[in-house]
Amino acid sequence: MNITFIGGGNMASAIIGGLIQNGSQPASICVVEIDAHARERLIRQFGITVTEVLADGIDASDIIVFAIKPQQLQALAVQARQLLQNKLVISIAAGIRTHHLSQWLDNHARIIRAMPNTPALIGKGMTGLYAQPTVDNLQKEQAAKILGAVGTVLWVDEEILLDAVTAISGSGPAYVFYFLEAMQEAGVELGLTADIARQLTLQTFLGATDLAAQSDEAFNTLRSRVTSKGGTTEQALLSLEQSAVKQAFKRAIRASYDRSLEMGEILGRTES
Ligand SMILES: NC(=O)C1=CN([C@@H]2O[C@H](COP(=O)(O)OP(=O)(O)OC[C@H]3O[C@@H](n4cnc5c(N)ncnc54)[C@H](OP(=O)(O)O)[C@@H]3O)[C@@H](O)[C@H]2O)C=CC1
Ligand SMILES: O=C(O)[C@@H]1CCC=N1
Repeated sequence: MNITFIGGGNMASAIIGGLIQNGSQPASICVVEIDAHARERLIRQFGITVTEVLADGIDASDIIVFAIKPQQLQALAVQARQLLQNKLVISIAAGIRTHHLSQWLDNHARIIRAMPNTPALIGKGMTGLYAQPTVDNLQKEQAAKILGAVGTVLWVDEEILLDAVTAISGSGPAYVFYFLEAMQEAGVELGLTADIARQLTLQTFLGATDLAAQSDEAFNTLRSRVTSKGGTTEQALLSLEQSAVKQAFKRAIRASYDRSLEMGEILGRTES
């Protein structure tokens, strides 16, 4: 199964890295990339085929992954539409609806939207998938196989739910890194070295998330087991409640969701 990525930036690189780590042959992967430095990096990092010529990239595969910014998608689609024939298009662009993309591609009927995340690079990605009703089962299996090779996949049957997936797991790694940063900084402020604070922070996230993943219990039950009456955690949680951190965090996720809706509406409205 040959795959061509249009756009070889952060997310495409994470998926490509994960695919190769999972046994895909570099020769089966092609990237069309307009940026010369990015092309050099992709060749150096992965040994894959890289080109700046769209027609060559599309010719090389039956599965084409659109991995450029949502703002760049319409212009790309207009260039790609004469070249695609019946190939499967997988778009990872946040917000852009399949019916808009299909319109830009002259009513192309084989579009799957995917919302992956960057832990795909180490095979621990989480991808939400949505298929246009006109996509056949074989193509759905192909998409699930590609993204399944770099982590877990789940299908949503209403396209709007991909905006929620984007806000939770698509953007989610950035929230986790933000908390990691905050914990490390707090450790340093309390006198630990940056290295030790990093190790304590990371192992705490790894341990706590593994524990939660292996447990059937609700997250707040697990939290209550850490919280001794009259102890230290209780004070930390009280402080978080007083600062309304949970509400602030939920508002942040809502802001990501709203932006995904907004990009879909604004960018979809333009004429092709
Ligand atoms: N980063 C993430 O965690 C996630 C991103 N996504 C989605 O993935 C898509 C890509 O995001 P990301 O990887 O972060 O973006 P990047 O900007 O890192 O990568 C996009 C790359 O495509 C290049 N490019 C632009 N236009 C073309 C073109 N016509 N042909 C070939 N290459 C082109 C860009 O060059 P230049 O910079 O010169 O424009 C850039 O190198 C977005 O739509 C985003 O919504 C989805 C899930 C998670
Ligand atoms: O920030 C973004 O728009 C993309 C989509 C999800 C993660 N990165």
